[in-house]
Amino acid sequence: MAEQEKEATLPSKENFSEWYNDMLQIAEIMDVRYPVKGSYVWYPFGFSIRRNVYDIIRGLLDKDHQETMFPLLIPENEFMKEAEHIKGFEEEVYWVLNGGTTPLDVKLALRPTSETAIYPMYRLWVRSHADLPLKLYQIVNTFRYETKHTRPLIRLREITSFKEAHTVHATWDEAASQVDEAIRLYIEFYKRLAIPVLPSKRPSWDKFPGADYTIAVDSLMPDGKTLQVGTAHHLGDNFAKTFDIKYEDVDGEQVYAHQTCYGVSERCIATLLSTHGDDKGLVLPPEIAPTQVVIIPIIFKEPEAVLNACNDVKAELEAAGVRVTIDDSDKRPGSKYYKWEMKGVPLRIEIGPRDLKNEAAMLARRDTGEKEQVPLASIKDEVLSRFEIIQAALLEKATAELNERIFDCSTVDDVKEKVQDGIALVPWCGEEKCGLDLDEQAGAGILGIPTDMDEDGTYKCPICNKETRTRVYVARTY
Ligand SMILES: Nc1ncnc2c1ncn2[C@@H]1O[C@H](COS(=O)(=O)NC(=O)[C@@H](N)CS)[C@@H](O)[C@H]1O
Ligand SMILES: [Zn+2]
Repeated sequence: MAEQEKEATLPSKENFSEWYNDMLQIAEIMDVRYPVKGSYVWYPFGFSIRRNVYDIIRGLLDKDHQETMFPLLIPENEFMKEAEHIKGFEEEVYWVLNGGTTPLDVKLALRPTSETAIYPMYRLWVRSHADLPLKLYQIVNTFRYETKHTRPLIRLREITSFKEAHTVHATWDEAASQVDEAIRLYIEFYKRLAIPVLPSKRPSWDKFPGADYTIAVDSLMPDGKTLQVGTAHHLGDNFAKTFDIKYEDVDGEQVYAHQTCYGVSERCIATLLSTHGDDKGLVLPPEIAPTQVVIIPIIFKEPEAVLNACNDVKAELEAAGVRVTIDDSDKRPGSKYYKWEMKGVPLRIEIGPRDLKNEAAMLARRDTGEKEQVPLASIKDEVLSRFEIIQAALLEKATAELNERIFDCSTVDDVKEKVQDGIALVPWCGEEKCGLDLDEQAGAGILGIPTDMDEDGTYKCPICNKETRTRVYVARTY
């Protein structure tokens, strides 16, 4: 990529929206200049972060799922089969009408999500209870004609990194357990990105079209708005009845299957970069950093000896599986620090003549800026142990920031004030009308009922004053 002529500086992260847009370009994550609204281009550096992040979720899914790939194009007759599902997507689905100059006899939908591509095949594949549970996933691009404000990594018309899992089970309860398993997997996935997420059961008016219920995980973005970064849906036997997915049970009866589906998109990258980044640019957890260590030779005399030492350290770290580079360009050290800090490299090693004399090197952490001299003899262990320290520190910091921005609220005015800064925990009687009134009066909607919180109090719904034992997360959302 063309080196930045002059060192572009980021605005303060206080001005999150501007920081986010500039970060994507300066840190070479996404080029937003592609001439189709809602479609963006991965720079290779951004794409290497995506590869490392998706390797983690593949590793978690591959324990008991299999990866595959279904066609992008869905014939109209299949897409239009599940009424509620269409209702949910009819304003968002893209259609292909022609092949070359020939009008197609059957319109083809670009998958907005793949239930209607996959389930006609599941009907052919699922015959007996011995075929269950069936757990497949794919990581593909999907297309949604979003009419709300599009945003790179956050709200796309072409979702480039849509991981969707689709499972088939013998009973409703087994599918319900799979939904819980999916949420546990997402919480673990985000923990590996050092991102704390809040699991909650979406209110009925906000569940996935065609689902019995939806559980989502939300993260908190620096501007106090939440981002839905994963969802898991219990589909009941709704789609099985529509697509005739049945299995022969042990008694030889034909039984409709029960299903789930659960997905994440490149929003996982959006929350990763936004949560940990700072005014100098990216701060990457070591496990997903394309470059984990950059070695900067400090050369003003004895260049040979310094460069030899740098190459020795690089070789030792590479042998330990560390992704390491030496920046021996002729730039001045300051502009090297700027570049690699912008790219979020977790650790910087500085080696100069004085270090050689002390048989030591300077180690600088990107997340805290802390610098420490360490003996060259133990540099590998010093680096590896700091990876774990950095990972824990990033998660601890993000978790503390989240927890201090969840506010117990009992009145609408309270909610209105607190959602400017984060998430309100609000009593709710369960009536949809109260939920929608709250949204209107407080300018923030019900995210859902926390699934990891034991409630033992009684409260009053702030709208109708009815007694209730339920509290919900309320927040401004992307
Ligand atoms: N326009 C979009 N841009 C980026 N990510 C999106 C967009 N729409 C949805 N997502 C992400 O994709 C996840 C799954 O999408 S979904 O509609 O909730 N669920 C499904 O499509 C189900 N078939 C499970 S894969 C959402 O939780 C959200 O994180
Ligand atoms: Zn109420």
